Order: sequence, then structure tokens, then C-alpha cells
Amino acid sequence: MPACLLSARPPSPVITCRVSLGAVRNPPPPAPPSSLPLDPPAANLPSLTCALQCPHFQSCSGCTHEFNLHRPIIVDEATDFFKSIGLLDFTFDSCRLYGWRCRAKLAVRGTSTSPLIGLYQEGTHNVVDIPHCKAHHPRINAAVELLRQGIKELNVEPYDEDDRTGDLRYVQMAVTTYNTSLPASERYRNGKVQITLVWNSRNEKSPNSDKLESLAEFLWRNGGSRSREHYIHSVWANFQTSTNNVIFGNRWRHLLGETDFWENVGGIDISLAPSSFGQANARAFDILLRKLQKYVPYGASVTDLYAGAGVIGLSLAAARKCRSVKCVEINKESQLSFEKTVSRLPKSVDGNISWHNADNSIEPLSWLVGSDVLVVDPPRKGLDSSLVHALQNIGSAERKAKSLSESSSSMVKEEKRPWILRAKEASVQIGSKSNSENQSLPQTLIYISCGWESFKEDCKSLLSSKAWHLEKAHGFNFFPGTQSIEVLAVFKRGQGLKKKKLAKKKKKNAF
Ligand SMILES: C[S@@+](CC[C@H](N)C(=O)[O-])C[C@H]1O[C@@H](n2cnc3c(N)ncnc32)[C@H](O)[C@@H]1O
Repeated sequence: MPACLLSARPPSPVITCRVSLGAVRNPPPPAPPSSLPLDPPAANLPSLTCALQCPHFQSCSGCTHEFNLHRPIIVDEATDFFKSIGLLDFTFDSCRLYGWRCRAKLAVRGTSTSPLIGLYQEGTHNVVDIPHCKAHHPRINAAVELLRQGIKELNVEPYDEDDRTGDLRYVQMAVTTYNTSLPASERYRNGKVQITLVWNSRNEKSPNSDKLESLAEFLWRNGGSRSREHYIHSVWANFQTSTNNVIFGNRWRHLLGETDFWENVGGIDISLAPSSFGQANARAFDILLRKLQKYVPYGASVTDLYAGAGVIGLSLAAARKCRSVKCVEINKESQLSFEKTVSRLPKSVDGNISWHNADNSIEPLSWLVGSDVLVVDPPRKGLDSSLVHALQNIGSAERKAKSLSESSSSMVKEEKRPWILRAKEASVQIGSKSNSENQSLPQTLIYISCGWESFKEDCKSLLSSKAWHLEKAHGFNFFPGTQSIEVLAVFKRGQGLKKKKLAKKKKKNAF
């Protein structure tokens, strides 16, 4: 994953501003906060009560907007865009406004006596400390302070990008808010943090690995299961020596604490290893999933592209009793999380479920054969152009596939059919194999987007092909303090009744 993810804003002039934490030497380990900042009541939110009021706003690149957190300005633009293409009922759900970020990747720079743990300043590689970040779940802030203390006490050297020296390059903090031994109302604020230390060495046998072990033990001693306040879930290491901007290397090691990290979203328990993609705003994602489920008919066959650990597909398998769910993901590290999540699905889920480690931009149609519903959740840059092209031409592809199967039946060699070749790629199959003789292609496309600009382009491309029309669109406040929203858009095949009626009317008026 590119390091530029650590900076949320486009480049702009450098303002040097580093928040210093004061020069207190070895104070006692910080106690985690016991309460979250309160969100204002959801109804009638006046803009000032929805102000960020964060001391890091000027210097940190994470948030771009201080006011009206409950309704980013981009919602107006989105409403206008959807109106312009004939959709008048775009809705927007606001969720938790503070302490919403349950996943953060932070750079570690500075020196062992004065470490900086935070995000890059806009357009630079200067790291800004953000100890009082309002977006972070408070336990992320507490874990960052504990880490800072460990770095100082154990003389851990933060990474130096110019010299490529030092021990600790980045840290990933992920919070699980799912602890069934607590009443539901207390679970969120009592979340526990899975810490991944991105260590500047090839593996655990490198000369600086003693320090890694000591740092992990320090974190566990002060925040683990035997400490006064247990708020660290586990400590992991990732080994990275590359000179490029990629945050993680390929080698992951569990060091201390629990190995399994569970969360509950979309009605199912999901397992997330530190190496697999996880949504930053877990509660907002839950709201989105519950809305999404309503657009999938019971018993449908679903393909989930850009699937990560298959969270969307598996939540549909459980909620809509899907006949089959096929998940496709390029990151092989997500497979284990997928398998663990499957192990906790309710017994009533008995469809064919599979997860494939593949690049879905190569022969994308081959993944769609036999599915009623296609779900796509691409990275911020949007859909791969080969997939857009395939979706634009889905009608003719379907006709071709049907005529091919009618004319050939047993004559066609299996190997020539791409979906049969595909089944041989690295994959996990639960239940019996799906019926590869079903030649139909999806009638419904559900697009989940975290990149508004790329979504608009993809949406226009799909509509201009006349292969799809837009039926519904919803926005979600996934990233309060920024101008990003998550969009859930439901497309159906063909031009739609409204467009057809309009075309007929125009034709009639022409005579
Ligand atoms: C926004 S995440 C969504 C993950 C998942 N749907 C979830 O909500 O947990 C996008 C995912 O697409 C994957 N990805 C990116 N390009 C891909 C490609 N060409 N083929 C398959 N997966 C891809 C990334 O590795 C990442 O896991």
C-alpha cells in the first residue's frame, strides 16, 4: 500500500509545525481514556455543535473541514450530480462524528528521545504528531502514547527516510469493538487495539530484533491482559526494508496477545488479520451493509469483486441466504481472514461460497457468469478500465455466450471456457461447486465507492453505454472532517422505465 495514504490532502505549500509533547522523561504509562467525546444528538444538528475543534487541524493532513461534520459540502454536489442524471431521491446518513476511526496507519519519525507518530504534513514527508486526534478511536490515541513511551525508554530509533536507518517505520493500529462479555452499550468505548509495528529489518533474526521483542513486551506489560487496564488486543510485526513508499513488507509475525481479531458487522462475525483490508469506520460500514442487503433478493447468486476478506459477500450469504457467493481479491493475505469468517457463519448458510486470489481486471466477465448480482467495492481510483468496458458491453457478451453454449453443448472443450480455467486458480471453495452451465450475467450491479471523483466517471461511463441505469443511490458519512463520503449505488440492466417512456414521448412528439 503506498505511503501517500498517510496524507489525505493534495500537495500544498509547506508549513512547518510540529506539536511537541513536552520534555517529561519516563512518566508512568498513560491510562487509556474511559469515555469518548460525545456526538451531538442526531436530529436538528446546528453547524457549530458539529465542529471538529481539534488542536491538530492546521498542521495535520487527515481532516480538511472543521465545521458541519454531520454534512460535508460534497453531499450537495452529490445531490446535484444525481439530480442531473435523473435520480431525485439520493439520501445521506450521518454516523458517529468523533472517535470514528478504528484503523490508522501512522508514520514514526523523529528521534528516540523525541519521536513523532502521526500523519504527513500536506504535500511533504514531515510527520506531525497527533496525540489528541478527534477522528481516532480514543484507544488508538492511548496506544500511540504508550508506544511513544516505549520508544523513549527502550531507545528505539524511528526510521530515517534519507539514511534508510532506524528501527520503527510505521505503526498500524486497528480497534476491535466487539467484546460480547460486555453489555452492547459499553463495547465501542472499551475497544481493544491490535498494534502492528512495521520494523526496518528483513526478519526476526536481524540484529535489531531484540529491541522489537522488548518493545512488544513493553506494550503488552502496560496494556495487555495482565495490566491494570487491558486495552491492547495484540502486538504484531511486519518486516519491511524496501526503499519505496510501500508501508508493509510481505513478512508478518504475531508477537503477543490474541491471534484472532473479531468484529461484528452486517450481522456476522468477521475476522481481520492485520494484513487484510479493513474499513476504517466500522460502525458506518455496518449501516451501509444493512442497507445494501435490502437490494439483494433472497437466494441470489452474487459475485463480490475487490472483495478483501469477503466481508460484503459473506454478510449477504448470511442475510439473504444466497445460492452462491464468489469473492475475488488480489491480496492473498486476505484468504485466512475469509476462512476464519466462514467458520463462524450461521449453520443456516448453505450456499456455494468461494474466495479467489486473482486480479479481477483480467477477463473480468469470466467472474460474472452465473451471477444475478455483482457487487464492486474498488479502491479510491475506481473500477479498472477493463471492468468498465466489460460492463458496458455486458448485453452482447451475454448473447454471445448463450449462442455459443446452445450451438456447441458437449462439443466445446471445457478448457476454452474461461470460468472453468478460473476455477483452477488459487481459491477456497465451501460447499459444492456452482453450476458453471448457467450462462446468465448479472442484472443488478451494486457499486460501493470511497472515491467520489472516480465514481462519477465510472457512473457516467456505465450510463452512456445504455447497458445500465441507476436505480438508487445513498451516501454515508464514513470520514467526518473530510470531503470524502462513501456511496452505495444500485444499477439495473437496460435503460429503465423512465428513460424508455421519455424516449417514446419524444418519438411521438416528433410526428
Ligand atoms: C476498498 S477495498 C474493499 C475490500 C472489501 N470489499 C471490504 O469492504 O472489506 C478494495 C480491495 O480491492 C482489492 N483490489 C484492488 N485491485 C484489485 C484487482 N485488480 N483485483 C482484485 N482485487 C483488487 C484491494 O486489495 C482491496 O482489498
